[in-house]
Amino acid sequence: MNVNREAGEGVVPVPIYTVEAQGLSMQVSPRRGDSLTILQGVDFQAEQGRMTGIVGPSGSGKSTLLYCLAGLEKASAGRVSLLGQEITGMGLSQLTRFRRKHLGFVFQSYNLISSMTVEENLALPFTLRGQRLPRERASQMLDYFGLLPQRKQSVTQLSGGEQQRVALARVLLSDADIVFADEPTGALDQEAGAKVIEILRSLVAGGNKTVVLVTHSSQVADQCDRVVEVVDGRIAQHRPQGKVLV
Ligand SMILES: Nc1ncnc2c1ncn2[C@@H]1O[C@H](COP(=O)(O)OP(=O)(O)OP(=O)(O)O)[C@@H](O)[C@H]1O
Repeated sequence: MNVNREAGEGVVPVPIYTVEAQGLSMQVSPRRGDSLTILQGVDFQAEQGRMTGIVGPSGSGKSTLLYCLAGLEKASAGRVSLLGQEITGMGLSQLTRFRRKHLGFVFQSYNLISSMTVEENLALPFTLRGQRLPRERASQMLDYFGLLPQRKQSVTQLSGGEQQRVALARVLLSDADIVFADEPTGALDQEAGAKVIEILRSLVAGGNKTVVLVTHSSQVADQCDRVVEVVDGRIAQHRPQGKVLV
């Protein structure tokens, strides 16, 4: 959130939209001659310093929307801009570089490399950028997440909640500007899920980061600053604070 100081008008907050999409559509052909429309003309915005939730019935297109916004899937039509840069026109290598530099992902499947240790998984975003893992910050992060004793263990030896915390620690450590999360609490018990949301909330509280997440959980939606509902591939409604309709 920026502030605009105009004479006589006091301080007017100006939202910075770090995620913007216009007219996103997605058609796939599951079988030859068949066409399935997953998204239809979706306009979407997410603001810096805010956590935006995407909710809706199963199969409504939430994950597809998230993947298109994150540049992991290419929409059939429409435009996506992240941090003011249009990613829809980027070539694959430019998009990959952009993703590595600016984006973080937290998926239900944890997105960890199972053949690697906890520490090696943390180092991955740095290795991909040609950098070294900042060891002291990594240790502090692992300590914060209660994972220091497991740092040399393979991630396959950890519980679901611990793996999700490794994925979160990696995103926080990599200092991503925008974090996309698909059902980040889906596989966790209530306590572990609450901790994950607390961490994502603390991330946006600094004001510079943006979180966009997909969730089925009304408790998680209530923790979002804004909630967007997707029904049958279209935006059905936007709700600030998960409560009031606009
Ligand atoms: N590549 C694909 N080919 C065929 N069908 C697909 C493809 N991707 C998604 N779908 C279908 O599109 C619909 C929307 O999928 P999506 O995963 O975006 O929904 P969702 O709202 O996230 O669902 P859920 O809440 O159950 O995870 C589903 O019916 C899914 O089976």
